[in-house]
Amino acid sequence: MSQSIQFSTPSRTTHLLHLPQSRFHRPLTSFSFRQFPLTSSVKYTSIRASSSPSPSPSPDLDSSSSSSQVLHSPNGTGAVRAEERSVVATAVSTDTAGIEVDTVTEAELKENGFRSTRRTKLICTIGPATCGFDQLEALAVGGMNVARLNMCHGTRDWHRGVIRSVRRLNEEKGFAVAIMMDTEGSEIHMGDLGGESSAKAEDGEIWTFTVRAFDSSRPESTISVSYDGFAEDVRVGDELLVDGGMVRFEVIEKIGPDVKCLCTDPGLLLPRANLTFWRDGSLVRERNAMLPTISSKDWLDIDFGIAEGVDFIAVSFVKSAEVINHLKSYLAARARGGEIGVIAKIESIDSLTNLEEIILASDGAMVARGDLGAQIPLEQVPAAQQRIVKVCRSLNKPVIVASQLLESMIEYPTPTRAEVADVSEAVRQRSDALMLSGESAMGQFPDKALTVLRSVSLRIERWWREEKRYESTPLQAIGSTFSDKISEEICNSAAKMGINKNSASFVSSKTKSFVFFSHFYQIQKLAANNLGVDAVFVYTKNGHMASLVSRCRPDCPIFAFTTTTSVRRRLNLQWGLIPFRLSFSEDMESNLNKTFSLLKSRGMIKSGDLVIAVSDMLQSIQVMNVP
Ligand SMILES: Nc1ncnc2c1ncn2[C@@H]1O[C@H](COP(=O)(O)OP(=O)(O)O)[C@@H](O)[C@H]1O
Ligand SMILES: C=C(OP(=O)(O)O)C(=O)O
Ligand SMILES: [K+]
Ligand SMILES: [Mg+2]
Repeated sequence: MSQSIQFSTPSRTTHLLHLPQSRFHRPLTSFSFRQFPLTSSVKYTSIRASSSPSPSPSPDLDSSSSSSQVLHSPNGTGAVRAEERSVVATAVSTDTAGIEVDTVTEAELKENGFRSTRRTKLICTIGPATCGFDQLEALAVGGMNVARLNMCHGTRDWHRGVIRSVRRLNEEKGFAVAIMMDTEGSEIHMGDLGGESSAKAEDGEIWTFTVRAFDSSRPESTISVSYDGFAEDVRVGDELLVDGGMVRFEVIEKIGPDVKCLCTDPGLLLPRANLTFWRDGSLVRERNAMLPTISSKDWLDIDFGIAEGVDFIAVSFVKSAEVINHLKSYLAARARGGEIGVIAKIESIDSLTNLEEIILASDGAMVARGDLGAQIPLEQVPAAQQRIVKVCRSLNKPVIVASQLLESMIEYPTPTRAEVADVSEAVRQRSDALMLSGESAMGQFPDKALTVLRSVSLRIERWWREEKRYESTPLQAIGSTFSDKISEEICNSAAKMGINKNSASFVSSKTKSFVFFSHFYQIQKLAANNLGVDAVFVYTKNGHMASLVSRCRPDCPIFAFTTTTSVRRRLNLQWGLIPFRLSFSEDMESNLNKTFSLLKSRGMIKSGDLVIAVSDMLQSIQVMNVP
């Protein structure tokens, strides 16, 4: 038996189950509860054989499956242990039952149950250390949800190779690894060191920064600079920060295009590292204010990203919402067959000043602490991080905490305790995703670094649940239309019902009676009963409803069913979402039966599990035990 709350206009109460959301053009005036039997004889047949109506084919369906109804299981969760990897690597693409399965999540759900799935998503920057197919597969098996490509480095051909490998991995092994392209931006940076992987600057050395290009190898103690006006703009006495202060110089002399600098803080110079200069204790911003956020090279990279079908574009050094709106309309006109999410990188003073409007315009944000720490005093970075995470949560946008999370693991196999504490704090703030940069791009221990992110995330998330730490401040309402507001209330309620059983007064679904509510806010009273459900199922076409559930950070995992592979990949960035692709209809009863049958046959759920289902086609909440 299932119990459901449906939202409808009075005249339509008898057709609740088939009423699509698009019909809700009038204000809703009442709520009714309805009980319907779930098909009792669930057949463990292949999903291909299911008779429920399927929606019109999407241009984004995998070619291997577009003619059938296929469910992909997720990799939104944890990962398997190292010794299981070889099994995973060979077992994933078996398609005997007409379904494609990402064995990593499947194994984890079977082994540890719902509550142990990882909620915090993990992003790996791909570089020379991780660009091979096997290396990418090891990262996917290790829990990578999103692969990031930094367009500052590498050629387009190199990036194309990585994108295609990730796509192949998804197709062959059932993963849903999304691809995020990160623009270079037009900030000033060093050249590529003539092929060397790094150069060491020692204390007291004099180095030359120049706009001259080198024909052959790099002259000793010389660095090329990307910006022609460099020598004109700097002044003797300026402080030059490489990579946000990892190495520091003082400008001592200008000779034509060459600028002589004294190394005051020694360190490693990495290819194409960012350069900022400070004068009288503050950042020199005039120059950067003139530079376009998206350079002409970035636009060509964006065209490349559209052609290759990337899932997200992260925009470096965003200053205002205007550039985000511009890019979004550019993408809307050109990106066929699927949206590309635009992520605003918050890494400048301007982006902090205009934070709310930038985040509102974007599809997500990144706390890009590397450059942010070069633009504001380091001790202000943690507060900025907390603020950005909070604003994103409030506006329902996914947020990524990035840079130097496990910096020491570029060279060492174990992180510092301080790094573990930093990762824990980002998880505790309940950010959507954590990102590796150099650790995975060119470090010696990319897999180990990912393992650390994974295990720290799991541990802190468990601690959160065990300590029963619920947020006391309610989320602000964000919906503008009445229908949006209802979706929001439904998701808030569903999430509250997901609060851990052990701390909740559990109401048996057998004894619960059905009542007719005449007032919207009664829903909240039901929710306050804290049913302690095992999972929230959300059926969502464009992902919005899933993000609304994720925003509430419920105790239980969220199984997000969507019809296209591109939406499925994009959902993989968001906290707690385990994204599946599934062809479903507007008949929720049939959807649920199909989903139960499929997940049960894979051993991913079992009879008796308590599930809440919400959907954006039919604004409803259904509470039921898996038959
Ligand atoms: N595609 C790539 N090709 C070569 N090296 C890369 C690539 N991506 C990243 N790296 C290396 O990894 C380092 C860290 O990556 P990231 O933090 O993304 O770049 P940056 O240091 O420019 O901010 C880079 O400095 C660079 O040395
Ligand atoms: C993520 C960042 O950007 P990038 O690595 O592109 O400099 C950062 O500055 O923290
Ligand atoms: K970048
Ligand atoms: Mg940056």
